Amino acid sequence: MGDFVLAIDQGTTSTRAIVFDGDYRVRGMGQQEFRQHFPRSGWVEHDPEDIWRTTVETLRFALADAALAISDIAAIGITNQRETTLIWDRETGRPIHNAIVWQDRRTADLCNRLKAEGAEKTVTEKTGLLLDPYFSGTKIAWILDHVEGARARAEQGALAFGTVDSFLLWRLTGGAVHATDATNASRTLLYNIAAGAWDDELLDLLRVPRALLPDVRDSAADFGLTDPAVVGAAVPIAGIAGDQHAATLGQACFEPGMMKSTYGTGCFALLNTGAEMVPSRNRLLTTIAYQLDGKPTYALEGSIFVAGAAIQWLRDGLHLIERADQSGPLAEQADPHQNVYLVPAFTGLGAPWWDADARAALFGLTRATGPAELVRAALESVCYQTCDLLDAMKRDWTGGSETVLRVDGGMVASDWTMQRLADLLDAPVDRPLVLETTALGAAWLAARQRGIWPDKDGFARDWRRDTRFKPGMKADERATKLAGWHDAVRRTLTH
Ligand SMILES: Nc1ncnc2c1ncn2[C@@H]1O[C@H](COP(=O)(O)OP(=O)(O)O)[C@@H](O)[C@H]1O
Ligand SMILES: O=P(O)(O)OC[C@H](O)CO
Repeated sequence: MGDFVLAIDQGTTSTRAIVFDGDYRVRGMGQQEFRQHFPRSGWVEHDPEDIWRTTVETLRFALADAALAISDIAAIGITNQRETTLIWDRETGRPIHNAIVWQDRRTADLCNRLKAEGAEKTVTEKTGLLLDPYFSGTKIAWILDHVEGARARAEQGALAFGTVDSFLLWRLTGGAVHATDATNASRTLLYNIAAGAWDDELLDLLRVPRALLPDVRDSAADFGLTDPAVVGAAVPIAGIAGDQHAATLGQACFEPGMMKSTYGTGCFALLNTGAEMVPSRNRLLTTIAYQLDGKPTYALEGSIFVAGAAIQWLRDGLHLIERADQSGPLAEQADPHQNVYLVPAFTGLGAPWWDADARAALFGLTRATGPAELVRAALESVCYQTCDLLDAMKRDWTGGSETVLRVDGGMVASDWTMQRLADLLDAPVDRPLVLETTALGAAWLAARQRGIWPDKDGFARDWRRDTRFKPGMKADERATKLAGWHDAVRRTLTH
């Protein structure tokens, strides 16, 4: 075995596998998009076999790209789209329903009913989350209630629940291991993040039988060996974390006060709050950033559903651009005297507003408004939403320290957007050299567990910045722009 580490990054729209060498360099990569299923308005599903097929294929592509064999891989780390829910038959390994994706809103009524019964306080105190369809718990209940015979079979122990990490682990180990890590467990609505255990009161509330649940381990742990019949060799799987948590690790945000924000389809900002579990008074989430050596490190999280998706809308919906990378140069040409705002509530608004019924709106249009102003409004909407998250974080967490935001994800390729982000935040924005931070975080967990890569301090020292975007906007201009944004949001909210 060499000291190469393989990370599987199973995301919402594509699956990636990346081979890293001992210097954290990407030596090979495979990526495949897969089909999104929208059976009804507000429903989003994935075929579990697509998730599995693209995982195995991208793993092979990454090895071929690196000119390596599976036996050269010392450890595997898994990172995944979070909350997406699968239930499968323990005997056959076959899922009993399509995966219900995190974006799916079908359990909104159940969440509203539970809220009306006053359940949200207990749920938030124990899980750090909100009663929103985003999380796994109500999706599990939905499958058990809608697939014939599922509830009885779940109670008999014949079925297994897992987020995507668990499902992949089960398949990669040939059905030998049913486990997850604390970060993924912390997104289910069933896991008590203070006690570090599945919670009977929550299981009763959501009517989920305990026999369904995986074993919860540290993020860096022994998760078993791959089945040679599946991937060609027995390789240790030694790290698992939800993708936003893995990005926090890949960005080496180990100290309280450090934060990262990932700009893909959506945007997810995590602020490390250390051993302290900080409850949010501003509708952020409290979550487990990562768990090492039996000790959870907590984070405050702000989740925004639309970031890069707004750029996709400019491209595919409005045809204002042909490629995402044309957006920054076009925004640069926008008329500075026009105050056009886009509130991108295409699927409602996430943190800190949590308004599922709000829909997107444009404000400030005049006859002079053209593509450049609309594109600028879309890019700026991502920055404004980040400002709202960071503002909520500052009010929730008084741990002090100067704000520096480490950024990653597809959108950070846009220099214009990153500069505007620094200007509107009035804080430096750091873009790292290795942009594959999510995969790097998963690889680090596995490599640390196997003693191949350095522990936290050494890894943090090795983190390299590519560019620092320094704030340069005048205070009164920033205040005026932010006031215009908040006015636009107020006019968009439904409650
Ligand atoms: N140069 C760019 N400027 C603005 N947006 C970009 C640019 N490059 C990519 N994007 C956006 O980034 C997103 C892709 O990021 P990625 O991290 O691959 O997303 P995900 O993992 O959620 O699929 C797309 O929504 C795309 O519109
Ligand atoms: O797969 P991504 O990158 O869109 O991330 C999805 C998040 O984990 C959902 O909570």
